[in-house]
Amino acid sequence: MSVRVEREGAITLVTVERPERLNALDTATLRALLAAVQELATEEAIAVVVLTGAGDRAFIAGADISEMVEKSPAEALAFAELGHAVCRAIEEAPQPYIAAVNGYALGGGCEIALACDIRLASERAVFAQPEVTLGIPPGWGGSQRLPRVVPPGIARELLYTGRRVDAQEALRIGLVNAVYPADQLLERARELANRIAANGPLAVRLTKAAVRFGLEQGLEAGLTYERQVFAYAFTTEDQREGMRAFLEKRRPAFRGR
Ligand SMILES: C/C=C/C(=O)SCCNC(=O)CCNC(=O)[C@H](O)C(C)(C)COP(=O)(O)OP(=O)(O)OC[C@H]1O[C@@H](n2cnc3c(N)ncnc32)[C@H](O)[C@@H]1OP(=O)(O)O
Repeated sequence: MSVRVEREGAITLVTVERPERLNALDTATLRALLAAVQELATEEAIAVVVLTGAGDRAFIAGADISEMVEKSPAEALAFAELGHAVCRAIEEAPQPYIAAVNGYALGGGCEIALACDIRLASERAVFAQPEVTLGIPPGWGGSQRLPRVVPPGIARELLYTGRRVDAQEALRIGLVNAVYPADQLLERARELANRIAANGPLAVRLTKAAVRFGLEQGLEAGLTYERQVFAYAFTTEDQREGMRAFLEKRRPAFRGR
């Protein structure tokens, strides 16, 4: 099995599992990852997804170079489309995704992490977009998402040089939210996931959708969207429960409706 899905109550751990190739993504693994993300998107009980790589060396060491080397342009296009579909499915998933980056996140691995809502790194994490060193530009969204996550000048430097960034530099440039010792990474990712999952699940989903909508469509459209989801929330039981719980000085019992 190249992608493992473990449901842990309201959070789910998805592990890319191809350790003999440092979790590099071939077509079969990409398809398995896409299927997992699409399946989880239909599950209302899942509030947050944590995505990581098997073993202690890599998150995902990129697309599988041994598969790519002999591709025709048409096959390369199909491979880029598949990678884009995975990243878009993560980005458009109703639940927030937390990337727990436990080693190499190179090329396509960095691009998958960039599609996640939040990135946490172990002290061993290494990020890069080394495509240009292989004679290709990024193909799974790195040229678009990296400059939207880190300052554009930094993104350009990293994209044009393929230079590696260690965990501390990743933290400094805003590529990751936090850095933890490797043996604490998953525990910390679960803590963050549980903290998100304790909130109104519909409210978190609406917030994710609003953030993405505004970042993609611009401020005015984003504000319009925000007004609509804000008003929509007042049709839900969670809104009444959250506010009554505050007024009654108790913890809310959200039901996701
Ligand atoms: C659209 C998307 C495009 C892309 O993603 S382009 C690809 C971007 N990624 C890369 O360029 C990274 C390629 N890998 C490396 O540079 C190195 O690996 C590492 C720095 C990550 C680790 O180096 P070390 O510690 O010396 O390990 P090792 O012996 O190179 O790797 C263990 C096994 O894993 C295979 N492997 C690693 N990354 C990939 C990959 N991206 N595609 C295919 N295989 C990969 C190796 O070949 C090897 O296998 P074996 O033991 O049979 O020689």
